[in-house]
Amino acid sequence: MQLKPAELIINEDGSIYHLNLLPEDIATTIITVGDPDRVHQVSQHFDTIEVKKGKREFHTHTGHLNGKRISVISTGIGTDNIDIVINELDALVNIDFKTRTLKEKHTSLDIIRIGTTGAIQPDIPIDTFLISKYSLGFDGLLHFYEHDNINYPDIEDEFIAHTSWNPYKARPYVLSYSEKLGELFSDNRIRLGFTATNTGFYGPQQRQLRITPSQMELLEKLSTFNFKELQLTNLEMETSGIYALAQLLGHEAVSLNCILANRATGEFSVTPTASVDRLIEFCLKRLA
Ligand SMILES: O=P(O)(O)O[C@H]1O[C@H](CO)[C@@H](O)[C@H]1O
Ligand SMILES: O=c1cc[nH]c(=O)[nH]1
Repeated sequence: MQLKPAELIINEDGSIYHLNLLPEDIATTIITVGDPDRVHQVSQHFDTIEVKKGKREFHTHTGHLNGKRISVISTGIGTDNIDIVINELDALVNIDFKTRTLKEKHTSLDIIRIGTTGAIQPDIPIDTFLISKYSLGFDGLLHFYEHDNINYPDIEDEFIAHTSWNPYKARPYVLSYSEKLGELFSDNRIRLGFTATNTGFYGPQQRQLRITPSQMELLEKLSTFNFKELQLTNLEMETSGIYALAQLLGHEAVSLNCILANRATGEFSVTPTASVDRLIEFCLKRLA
């Protein structure tokens, strides 16, 4: 079946609509970062850079490090952007742009998020790293796709009861990381966590500047949730969407987080750039 021009949108130069990339522009190992400035922060470690392209908040550098081809791409903030980025990356490897048909041979990508986060447990130190073994999505993105049994309804049900979850919000969904990538980055200095992915930075993460979030006690409910010893550890804004689309499309994904804030103690890192740098270096050492 041929994909219609309004379904698979290809720019005049043959690149995919938002990412502005050609199929040959990306590696099968992809690092995603939220901040477009972090793309250079990663690629400055590469030995060579062959592709530098961008459009909107989506900037990509592809290059080689110790013989391994790696792409780093900025997603901007939020799971709505993740829907675009992961679908378009998948299209670049699994759809034939000339015939507009799905390729018979599936290519699986390794997708690694290097992001920042706020811890919600007081014992998680600022400037340390955390790997999201599980994610809890408040964004609802998974519900827009057909899927069977990739999530954990028992954890979701207990979370909904524990927090008296407002039924006007999307049903939270729980997913897990790729075991393969989890093992690659496993390190006894890095905590494995259960990451909540939020639909905003202020009200959705119970931050009050001038307007009051509707359920201020939610932060405390999140930190006291406990499912068979599984506790929520941190808040950010992309991981559940990445895990959802990666699993639906047959890719491997893991989210690496640098703890910049601790919401329980009220602290924020005084060396955020250096701490993210250390996470980038750790990630690249394991990859290449
Ligand atoms: O530092 P990044 O990767 O953008 O990640 C975190 O920081 C942003 C909010 O400041 C959100 O995107 C959140 O997920
Ligand atoms: O508290 C934080 C810090 C980084 N990113 C978030 O989404 N929340």
